[in-house]
Amino acid sequence: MDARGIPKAELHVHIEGTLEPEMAFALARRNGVTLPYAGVEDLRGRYAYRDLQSFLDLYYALMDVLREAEDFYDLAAAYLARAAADGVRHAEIFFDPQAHLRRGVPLEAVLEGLEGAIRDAEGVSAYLIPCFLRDLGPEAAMETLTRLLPHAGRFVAVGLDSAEVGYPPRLFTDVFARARAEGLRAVAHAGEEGPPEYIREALDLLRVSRIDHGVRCLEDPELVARLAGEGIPLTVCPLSNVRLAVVPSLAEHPLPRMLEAGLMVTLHSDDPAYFGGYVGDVYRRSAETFGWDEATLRRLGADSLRASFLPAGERDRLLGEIPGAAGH
Ligand code: HPA
Ligand SMILES: [Zn+2]
Repeated sequence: MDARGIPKAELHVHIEGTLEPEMAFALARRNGVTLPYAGVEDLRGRYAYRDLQSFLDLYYALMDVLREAEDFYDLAAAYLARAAADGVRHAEIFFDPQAHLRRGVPLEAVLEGLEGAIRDAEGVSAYLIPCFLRDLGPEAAMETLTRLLPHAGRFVAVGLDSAEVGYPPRLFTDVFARARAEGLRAVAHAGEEGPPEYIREALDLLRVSRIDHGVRCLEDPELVARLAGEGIPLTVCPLSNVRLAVVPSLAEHPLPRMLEAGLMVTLHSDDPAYFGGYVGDVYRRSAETFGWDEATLRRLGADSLRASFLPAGERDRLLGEIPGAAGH
C-alpha cells in the first residue's frame, strides 16, 4: 500500500530539522563555515540520541551553516519538493527565530528565504509558525514576539518548542495571550518528555488549537477523555519518539491505543533529516508496524487536513479528493 497518494497536511515539521548532512556541508562550503565533522558519514554516525536534549545539541550546532536568505530558500525548497512527492498538499512549517537571531542572522533573511521557497513550490501550499525556545524563558519569548509582530501577517500561529521538562507552558501565558490578541493562532509542544499537566496548561493557559506530540496524555485518563471529547488534534511523530527514546520502539508506540481512545491523531515527521524519515516514511512504517489498512491511512490524511489552519473552502476541496472523507 502506498500512502503517498493520499492527500495530507504536514503540521509538525521544523524546517531546521530538514537540513540533510549533504546540504549542511554544501552550505558550510558556500558560507566559509568549518564544521567539526569529518564528512557526511561521520555526521550521520552522530545521529544517535539519548533524549531530546542530546538531539537539540546537534540540531542547534548544525544550523550554524544557515546564514543567508538563499540558504533558507534552498532548505525549504528541498523540503517542499520532498513533501509534495509524499502527497503533502499543505504544510504548516515551524521555524526557530531565536536560534537564528542569536547568531546574528536577521529575521528578514529567514522570512525572505522561507517565503520565496513557499511561493515557488509546486503542488503544495505552506504557512509559517515561529516557535519560542521555551528553555530561553518567557522574557526572551516576549522580546522575540515584539520583533515578530510587525510581520504578524506572514504567520498563521505561534508555537513553543525546545527542551520541555522544567519549562511548563504556564510560564508563557502572557506571551501567548499577546500573540492571540494580534490574531495569531497558537500551538505548543507538550507531553513529549513533559507530564500530562503540561498538556492541560497548553490548553487552558495558552489556548492552543493543537498539541504537538501529546503522547504522554495517556497517563491521565481524564485528560484523554477531554482531548477526545473536544477533538483537540495531537500532531504525533512516531519516528521522532523512537529516536528520542520517548518510546522504546515503533512496535511499542502508543499510536494504536491513542486511536482506540478516540483521540484526533495526525501523523508527522518532526525533524525528518535527523529522525530517519519524511512523512511518507512515517505513514508507511506505521502502517507496516500496526497493520493498518487503507481506510485508516485515509482517515489520518483527512484528519491532518481537518486539523490544519487552511480556510474551510480549501480544506474541503482537498478532503474531496479522499474517498469517503468529504462531509464529515
Ligand atoms: O522534537 C522536538 N521537540 C522539541 N523541540 C524541538 N525542536 C526541534 N525538534 C524538536
Ligand atoms: Zn517538534
